[in-house]
Amino acid sequence: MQNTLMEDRQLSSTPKFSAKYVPFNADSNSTESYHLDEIIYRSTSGGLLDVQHDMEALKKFDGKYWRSLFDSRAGKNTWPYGSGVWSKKEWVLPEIHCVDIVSTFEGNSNLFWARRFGKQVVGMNDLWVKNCGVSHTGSFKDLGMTVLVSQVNRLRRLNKPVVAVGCASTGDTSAALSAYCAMAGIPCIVFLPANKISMAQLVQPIANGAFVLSMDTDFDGCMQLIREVTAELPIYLANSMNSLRLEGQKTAAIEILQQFDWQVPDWVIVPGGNLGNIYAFYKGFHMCKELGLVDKIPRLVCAQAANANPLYLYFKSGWKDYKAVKAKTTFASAIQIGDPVSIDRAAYALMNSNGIVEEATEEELMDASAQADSMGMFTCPHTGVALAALIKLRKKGVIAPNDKTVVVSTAHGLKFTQSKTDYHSKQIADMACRYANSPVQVKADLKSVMEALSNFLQQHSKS
Ligand SMILES: Cc1ncc(COP(=O)(O)O)c(C=O)c1O
Ligand SMILES: N[C@@H](CCOP(=O)(O)O)C(=O)O
Repeated sequence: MQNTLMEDRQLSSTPKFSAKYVPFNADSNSTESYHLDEIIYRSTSGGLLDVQHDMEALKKFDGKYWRSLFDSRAGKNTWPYGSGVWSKKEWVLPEIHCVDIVSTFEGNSNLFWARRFGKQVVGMNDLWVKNCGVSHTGSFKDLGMTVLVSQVNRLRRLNKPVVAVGCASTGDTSAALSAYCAMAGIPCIVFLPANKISMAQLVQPIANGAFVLSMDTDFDGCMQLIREVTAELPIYLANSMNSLRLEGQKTAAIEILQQFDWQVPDWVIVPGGNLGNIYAFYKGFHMCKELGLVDKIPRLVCAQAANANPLYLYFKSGWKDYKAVKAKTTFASAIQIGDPVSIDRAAYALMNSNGIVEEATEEELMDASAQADSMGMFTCPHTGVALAALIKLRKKGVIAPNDKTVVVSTAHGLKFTQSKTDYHSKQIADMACRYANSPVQVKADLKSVMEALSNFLQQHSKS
C-alpha cells in the first residue's frame, strides 16, 4: 500500500491525464463526447463509441519515458500496477482512483516461442504464441472485465443507478464478468444460449453466484435481448459493445511489444467473433506508435470459423458488401457469432493495419489444434482457428518463413475438453481426426503391457 501512495503522489505531480467517450471513427468536426461516468453505449446516431484519451497530455512524455515506466511495473505486486492492465493505467482509465479498482492481477500472460510447431508444421523460425488464456478465468476477457467492473464499482460509489451488471455470452465473457462482480460484491446477470457453451464455461458463472438465464436461442439472440434489457433497467452492459472493455483488452498488444523488448512483430493473428478484440489489438499497437514507443505496427490477421464468418465474407467482397449471417455450429463455440457488434471496429482495424481475414473449416481448426497440442500446447478451438489460418497463409505464401509472427491464444484448452475427447476418440462425423491419439486398451498383466510397449518402441525407433 505504501508504494501505491507514493505512485499516486508522483502521478498527481504530473499533468492530468483524461479520457472520454466519443463516437467511433467520428469525422473531425464532431463535438459529441461524454464523460466516462455517464452510462452510455451508443452515439446519438446509433453508432459505436470509442474511449478517446487526451493524447496531447500523454505526448508530453516521450516513448522512452512510457517504455521505462511500463517496464518498471511489470511483474511487481504494487497495487494496482502489478496487473498487466493497470501497469498501463494512464492509457486505460487514467482518472479512476486505485481504491475502486477490482483486479486479479490479470495480464502479464506468457508469450512463448512455438519452436517445434513453427519448424515442423509451418516452416517458420520466429513463431510465437501469446497465451491470453492463462488467466484468472481462463480467457482474455479478464483484461477487459477488470476495467469495466472497476468503473462500475466507481459508478456505484458515486451513487449512479447501477443495480447489477449483465452480459450475453458464449461462455468466456460471462465467466470473467461473474468472477469480477463476485470479487466486488456486485450482482451479475448472464444470458447464455442453451446447450451452446461448454460445461466448464457454464459452471463458472454458476459457481461465482451469478443469476444465469439459459435461453433457447443463439448468442446473437442473447445479445439482442441484453441490449433491450439494459436499455430498460438499471443493469450495466458488460459486452464489448461497451468500449470500456477494449481499453483493458488493448493492453495485450502493448504487452506483446514489451515482451519483445519493444520490437514490432510482422504479423499478429487473432481469432474473431463479436470482433471487439481485433480492434483492441489495433488500438494498443496504434497508441504505442503514436506515442513513440515503436515506429510501426504489425499487420493484423483476423481468423474466423468458416461456420461463423461474416467478417471473412465482408473482407472477400473488398469491404464493399456486409451482411450478418446465421452462424452455424462450430467447435469454436465462443466465436459462433453471425451478427458481430464490432463489425465496423474490426473493418477499421484491418484496413488501417494492411490486415487480412482468413477462415478455417471445422476439420482445419480441429487438426491445427490437435497438432499444436501434440507439440506441447493445450489449445482451445479458437486458437485452433488462428493456427489453421496461419497454416493456410503460409501455404499461400502470404506469411514468409522468417516473418516474426504472433498467434493470440484466447482461452485455456481445459475449458474445451469435450471437443478434444471427441476428436481423440474419433467420434466426430465426417472428420478423419488425422492427429487423434486414442488410449490403447490393454489387459493389466505384464505380458500384455510388454507387448504394447514393444509395439510403441518399435514405431518410435523407426521415426
Ligand atoms: C476464446 C475466445 N476467442 C475469441 C473470441 C473472439 O473475440 P471477439 O468477440 O472480441 O472477436 C472470443 C469471444 O468472442 C472468445 O471467447
Ligand atoms: N466470446 C464472447 C462473446 C461475447 O463477446 P464480447 O467480447 O462482446 O463480450 C463470450 O465469451 O461471451
